[in-house]
Amino acid sequence: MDNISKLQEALTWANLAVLLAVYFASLIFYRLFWTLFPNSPAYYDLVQNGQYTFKIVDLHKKYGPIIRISPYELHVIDPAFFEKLFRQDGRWDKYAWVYKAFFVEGATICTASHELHKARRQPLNQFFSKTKVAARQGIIDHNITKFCGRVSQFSGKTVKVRDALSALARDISCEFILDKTYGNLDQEDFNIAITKMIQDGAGFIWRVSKHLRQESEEDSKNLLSISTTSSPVELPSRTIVHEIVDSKLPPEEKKLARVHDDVTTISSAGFETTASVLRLVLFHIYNNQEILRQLRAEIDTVMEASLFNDEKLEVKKLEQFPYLTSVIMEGMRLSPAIGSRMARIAPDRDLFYGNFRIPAGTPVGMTIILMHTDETLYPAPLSFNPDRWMDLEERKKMEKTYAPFSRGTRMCLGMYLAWAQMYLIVARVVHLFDFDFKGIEPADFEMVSDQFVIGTKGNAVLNGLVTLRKA
Ligand code: HEM
Repeated sequence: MDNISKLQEALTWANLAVLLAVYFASLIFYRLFWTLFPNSPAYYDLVQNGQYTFKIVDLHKKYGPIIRISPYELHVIDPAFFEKLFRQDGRWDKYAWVYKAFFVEGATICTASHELHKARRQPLNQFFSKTKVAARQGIIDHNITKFCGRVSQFSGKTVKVRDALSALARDISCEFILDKTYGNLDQEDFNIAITKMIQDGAGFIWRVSKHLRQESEEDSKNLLSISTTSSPVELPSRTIVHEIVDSKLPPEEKKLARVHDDVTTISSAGFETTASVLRLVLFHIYNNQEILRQLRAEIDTVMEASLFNDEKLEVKKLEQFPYLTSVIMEGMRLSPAIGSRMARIAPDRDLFYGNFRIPAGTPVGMTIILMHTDETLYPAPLSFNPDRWMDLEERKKMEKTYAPFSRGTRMCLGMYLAWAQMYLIVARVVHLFDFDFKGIEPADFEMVSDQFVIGTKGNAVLNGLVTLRKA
């Protein structure tokens, strides 16, 4: 019997069924268990709770600046590659596998395709522009006033600054985006459940909590119906829902489910991102009397003028203070919101890293926090040192590889809103209050796990004795 006849004989339906059964059983085993075996990415991420980022660092030490970190994905640790990967020109997809895990496929932030993302983002750009943020600074101002009022009530006692700052960031974000406050600052415990849900809940910052989805679904529905039926005269302040409805996006992009995905993700992207930078910055300011002194020397005059002469405290005025700017930049260097690698895909062309050719369609990622704590760029990288930003020439050089808001087509949409909050909040808090953060250490703010956001040793707790500043 020749080989072909033997093969034909073996290819019975029964044999094929057995082969298929074995194939699917192995696949199920592989998907469920093999990936959890020690040394697999899922093992470090799931069993060891967000340790893969550190394993990637070890792998780079062993194998060089470009490595394969899964069967499908590459990682680069060389800062010089950053500006080649995070760009405005060219087509850049996101790695769909990562963002599908958030279960908000209609959200701009989770849109993998370059073209669809561009179409979805276009109507939102203007809403978050620097000019629009400046025009609506009142929203930030009156929420800070409320925050300061609440913190003053604790004078002489311990206040939970983590909780209060989270509530402030949430109230500003929701009011700016939906023209509605959810009153987190009014709540006795600053609605800490939401902060915890975002921090602990599977570690996903942009995993939108059920709470926010439910509350905002009704609002999205109302806004959608108002913006499609009312005359412009009757419209309340514009919200992102109005921007989407009035855009050139096709009708299916304006359906409630899609719009609501954007409402929830965009507002929640502004919660713990901004709050965690502010916590780190305020801790370091009050932990180092020299930083506090220099900051106050710089801002006190303008703060007095705004308090007593009714001069509006504008962000553009605060931006001119070099030390205040350096303090905020240093805060964002150490807390650039995301602790995970961010992969980009060039769908239509090969990329090159030195002599390595990266085939079109390959997800290749970099991790901003690793770049921001690279000791070849920042000596003593884990120490909070605003002075490293004070020399403008040096700053310019460092800005090439400084990217707390990422870069390129997927750069943070809320960047100007975040900057404005940070300037105004730091200036007002430092001018009004003294804090004693006894028992809290700089190491409490260091990254110890990748929770998509930065998981810190101290879990962002920032309890401190607050007093009103003596004149
Ligand atoms: C200090 C505060 C903030 C930091 C450090 C930060 C950082 C980032 C980073 C690194 C990304 C890129 C994420 C990725 O590639 O997947 C991003 C995207 C984004 N951020 Fe922020 N963010 C901050 C505040 C905000 C605020 C206040 C908002 C809005 C209220 C916001 C809304 C967004 C949105 C919508 C995206 C997705 C943009 C897109 O895919 O087109 N962020 N942010």
